[in-house]
Amino acid sequence: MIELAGLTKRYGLKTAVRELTCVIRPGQVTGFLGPNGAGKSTTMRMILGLDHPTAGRALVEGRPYARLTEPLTVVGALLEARAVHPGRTAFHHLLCLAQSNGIPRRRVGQVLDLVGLGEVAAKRPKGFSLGMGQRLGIASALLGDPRILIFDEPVNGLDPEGIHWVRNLIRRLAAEGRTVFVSSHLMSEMALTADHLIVIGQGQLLADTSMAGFIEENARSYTRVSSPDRERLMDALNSVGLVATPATGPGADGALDLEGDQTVAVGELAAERRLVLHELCHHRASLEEAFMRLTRQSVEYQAGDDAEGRRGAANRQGWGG
Ligand SMILES: Nc1ncnc2c1ncn2[C@@H]1O[C@H](COP(=O)(O)OP(=O)(O)OP(=O)(O)O)[C@@H](O)[C@H]1O
Repeated sequence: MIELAGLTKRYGLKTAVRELTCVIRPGQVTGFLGPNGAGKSTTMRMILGLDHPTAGRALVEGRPYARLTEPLTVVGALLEARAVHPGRTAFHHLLCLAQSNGIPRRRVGQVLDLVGLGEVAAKRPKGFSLGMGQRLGIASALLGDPRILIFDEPVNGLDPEGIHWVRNLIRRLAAEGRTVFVSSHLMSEMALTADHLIVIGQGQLLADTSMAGFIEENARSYTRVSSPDRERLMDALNSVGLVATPATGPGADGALDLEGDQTVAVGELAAERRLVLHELCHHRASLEEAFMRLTRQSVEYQAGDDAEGRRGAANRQGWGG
């Protein structure tokens, strides 16, 4: 378990993390989301004792990181720019880490095989691709078989096979009962990986909720239906109190939209009234839509064109703007 209580970090006048209080629980994957500069890396660095909080505290398994005698056996971490000694081979890099944490030598070979780097164990990481470097970082995190794992952008630079592998690994680590805390800007990937979300914006907590709850609260889902006999469909929907509005945006093509999932009600009504339907589908709100909506106010760096596009999309979704 990771506990953050009133965690705050100021760099001069800039408050990077502001009174962050939350618990990251074992047995599930907790995603850590926030726009660029929101304070995710700073928070992770404070959990790992690499930065000192200005106020508040971060505890891992009930203790500050600095009080752990063999930290790699409690917390394993992959941070964005991990330093690797240029003169050491992958094997020796891991062996040095192992020896400083009372981890047996045989574990080094095990984790290299686990991450798929067994064949390049004798090579120096400076020649590694971005993806191989990420795998070596993950091997370091797993070295001490820790109860807590922290991954900052773990799929950065990985190819589709590598992304798939990391996703399965992360899910498996959580299923084993470990605490897994992972940040990523790839919303589609996060949607497939995380059970729970902690979202921050400008250093402050914006949401601490389940993945499903987050999407439900922050994005709209709707049912789209179209028929060659649009007027009769509209009348039929109105007659049973189903509110439909003309669909807008690309691909709308004379279709009607209803709030939420009404596919069963609309399908049964169409069958009963002998109405031909050309389309009937439930559009599930995506994590990306929910995230953009929630964090719109707290984006630190926003490109002009994109912001316009996003406002347009928000208007089309009836979010205002
Ligand atoms: N050493 C530092 N000195 C001054 N300001 C810093 C320092 N480290 C981070 N910051 C600032 O603190 C804020 C939070 O940065 P942080 O890197 O934690 O955000 P992040 O959410 O990880 O961003 P990204 O998604 O871009 O990696 C930013 O405004 C950043 O410029």
